[in-house]
Amino acid sequence: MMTCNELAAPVRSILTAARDRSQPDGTPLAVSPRSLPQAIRDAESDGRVPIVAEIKPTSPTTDGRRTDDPVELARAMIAGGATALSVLTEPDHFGGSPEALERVRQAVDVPVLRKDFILREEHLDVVAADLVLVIARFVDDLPGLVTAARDRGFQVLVEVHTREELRAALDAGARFVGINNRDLAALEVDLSTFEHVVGSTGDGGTANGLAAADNLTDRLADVTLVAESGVSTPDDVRRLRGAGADALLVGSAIMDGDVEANTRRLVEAGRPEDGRTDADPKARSTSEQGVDAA
Ligand SMILES: O=P(O)(O)OC[C@@H](O)[C@@H](O)c1c[nH]c2ccccc12
Repeated sequence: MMTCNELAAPVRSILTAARDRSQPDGTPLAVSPRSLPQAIRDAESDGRVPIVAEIKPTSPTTDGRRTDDPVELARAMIAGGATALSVLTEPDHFGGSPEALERVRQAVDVPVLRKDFILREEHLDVVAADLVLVIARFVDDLPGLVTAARDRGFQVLVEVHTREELRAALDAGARFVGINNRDLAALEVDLSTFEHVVGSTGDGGTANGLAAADNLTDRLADVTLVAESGVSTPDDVRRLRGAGADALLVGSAIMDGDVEANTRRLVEAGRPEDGRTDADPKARSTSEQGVDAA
């Protein structure tokens, strides 16, 4: 885990607030999750790039705040072809709420990710969701928290930013890994983070020397990989799909302007009408589909 003074000031403030937020002292939740891998396969089978669209009213790196009803935003994202949704539940820095997630999850039938700063087991019991985010860098006992979340029925998306954190996530048994292109120390985005962390050169998923040496890339074979942050154009989508992303999590570029049109533009980035197709429709997803069909 990083020490606090290596983090950007807003992130330190978010973590302090998360530690102090009052938690329910009721019984652990039991959730029946909607499957993200199934939703991804459904999207791919009808030619949609799997996009996880994020309802993020504001953030430390965003100007202004969107005050629309989250359910209206969710419906627009679904109309634009989103495969799954992510809903911020952090109130103080992102304008989110557990109630917003609850209402959105009732209104749609795709998987919904709870985006928050979950540090301890009791933080899991605030609201039911299909997936829950756990940020490797902030958690002391990652295997313990991943197990606690999975025991409640959640699919657990473990967020990482480095290969070291990726190793910790895999060692903790993560089946869903989010690679955050945003550095929480500087709050800067660099899309090559994804390529570096998964050991892809970005030209079709070739393992580099480092990856071959530590065997990490092989361990990703049955992990669902989500590229997070900084995706704004169809070219970004194609680049990250080519590097092996099963899905892309997009917030700002969808929330800024016409949500439905913004979503559709990214969802359709793999279409031949664009004059191109995905650089590498992953060997892995093809074989997964083959297994499922068999
Ligand atoms: O708005 P962007 O750049 O598309 O990023 C979305 C998402 O990845 C980002 O909101 C995020 C990634 N990890 C987080 C952890 C907590 C809160 C928010 C986040």
